[in-house]
Amino acid sequence: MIPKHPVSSDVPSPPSENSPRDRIDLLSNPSFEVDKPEEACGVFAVYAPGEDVAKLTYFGLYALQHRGQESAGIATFEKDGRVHSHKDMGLVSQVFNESMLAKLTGNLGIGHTRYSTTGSSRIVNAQPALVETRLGTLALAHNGNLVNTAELRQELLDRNCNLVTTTDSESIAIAIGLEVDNGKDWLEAAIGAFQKCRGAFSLAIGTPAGMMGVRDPHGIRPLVIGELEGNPSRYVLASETCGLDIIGARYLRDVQPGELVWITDEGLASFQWNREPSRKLCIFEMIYFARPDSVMHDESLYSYRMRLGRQLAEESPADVDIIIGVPDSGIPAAIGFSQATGIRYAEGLIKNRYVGRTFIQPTQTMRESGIRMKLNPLKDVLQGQRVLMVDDSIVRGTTSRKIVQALRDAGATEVHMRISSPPVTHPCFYGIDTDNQDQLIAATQSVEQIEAKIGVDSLAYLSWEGMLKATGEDPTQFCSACFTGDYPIAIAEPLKRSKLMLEKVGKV
Ligand SMILES: O=P(O)(O)OC[C@H]1O[C@H](OP(=O)(O)OP(=O)(O)O)[C@H](O)[C@@H]1O
Ligand SMILES: NC(=O)CC[C@H](N)C(=O)O
Repeated sequence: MIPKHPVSSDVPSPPSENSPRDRIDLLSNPSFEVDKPEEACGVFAVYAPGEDVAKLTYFGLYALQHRGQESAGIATFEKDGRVHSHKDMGLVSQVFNESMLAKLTGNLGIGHTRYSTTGSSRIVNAQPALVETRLGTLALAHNGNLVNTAELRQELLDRNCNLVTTTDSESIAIAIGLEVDNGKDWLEAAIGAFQKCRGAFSLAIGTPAGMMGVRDPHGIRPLVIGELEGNPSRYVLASETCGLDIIGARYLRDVQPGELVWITDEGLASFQWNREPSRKLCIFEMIYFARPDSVMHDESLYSYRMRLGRQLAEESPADVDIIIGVPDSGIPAAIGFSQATGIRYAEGLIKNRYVGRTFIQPTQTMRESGIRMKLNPLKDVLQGQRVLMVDDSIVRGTTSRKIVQALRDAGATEVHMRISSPPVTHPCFYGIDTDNQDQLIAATQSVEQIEAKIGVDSLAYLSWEGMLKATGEDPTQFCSACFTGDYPIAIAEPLKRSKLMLEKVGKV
């Protein structure tokens, strides 16, 4: 067996000292002074001989920036199998520039924006993960999270594989490489490796022979296929359709749960690598993570979120003067609420577009008043008004508490809050690094207690039934573990213990 080493990139990246956070690895229980909202990684890939694949990948990642802001990377493949790659800590626009992109030549590009879930936020863990095999280099970009990383890593270590990162994603790449080195071709090797992976994985994989798009049997994280406009058989893979729009690619379809698509010069071939798929798309993708201009189930998430707001208004109206949304993701639901009630929608909070989602607040005072760096209330809109504020979710409750105080300081006479999803009571293990359960305010507090804690005159969440009605899809088609604790993929004991209050909750 050939020992696995990461490919040395021919566009060298110096180690970065300013990682957004220094997270302790796997199964640890760290506490950060970082405002780190929930995100999920972004993957993008393009197979387009004759096109500038690095630029296309760059723009695709640009559209997927909201999914991960810790590091970014691109690997490109030449026809002869040579690979160029560059990855670093930071936003896509910080990691790449024109001259850097010009060096990333080839027919095929694989890109990633990272929000770490397994493995700390350090450059060594940035993706795509690169592995050398008997058949050449493999580049893998992963959105999701394995729940059997510890076992998989141990198995690979027992087989003398050289693990150089602490991510679950590298283990998938190395497991494929191991199968290749044992004599299999790319497809057999990948399918063999996926049998060993449990958890969420939407993958874009580059090889010298072609490109793969893959989803786990539950399809927990999204992955779509597009075609370059006017250039059929030039295929694109992206976490969301907004990644296709930005480069003028046409949406073809989703990669299905348990499916592998293999894209080569011959076109696109589909393989159902798992025979018992059971669709469980993360419902929080639709409620919050994905961009509102992305399309899922044939409509924009903007329209879907407005419908959540209308349903919320039906369930929990309030006697107020104006309705405001918490930028950005609370706004469509606030507009829906306003449409359903006829109460005027107004912009009461202005967001500083240049403050990223992942944001280290440098001093205690700034942390305390941190919300002002991101959201500033409009005094003349709020003064003397009874305000109803709509947001998509409350996770820890810190954002809401600070915003409510800011609205009162700006002259609001009453502040009511409505949330366009049910209470988040359980952490995610499938690609969103939600806090431990005891940090989730709704896991330990009643609605009345939360109301008092965040200081609103009234608080109501969208009911579970209301969410399903607005979603209009079979509830069994979604993973909604963050609301119910019903995890569709069993979680290993140590992982459970790391995040769940098992004794108190007893649901899993
Ligand atoms: O209860 P908390 O733990 O404070 O977090 C919840 C807040 O975080 C998210 O917004 P985010 O800051 O990601 O902004 P966005 O809507 O622009 O994505 C979400 O929309 C809530 O406003
Ligand atoms: N948020 C994600 O999808 C993360 C992918 C992978 N588990 C990592 O930590 O790099």
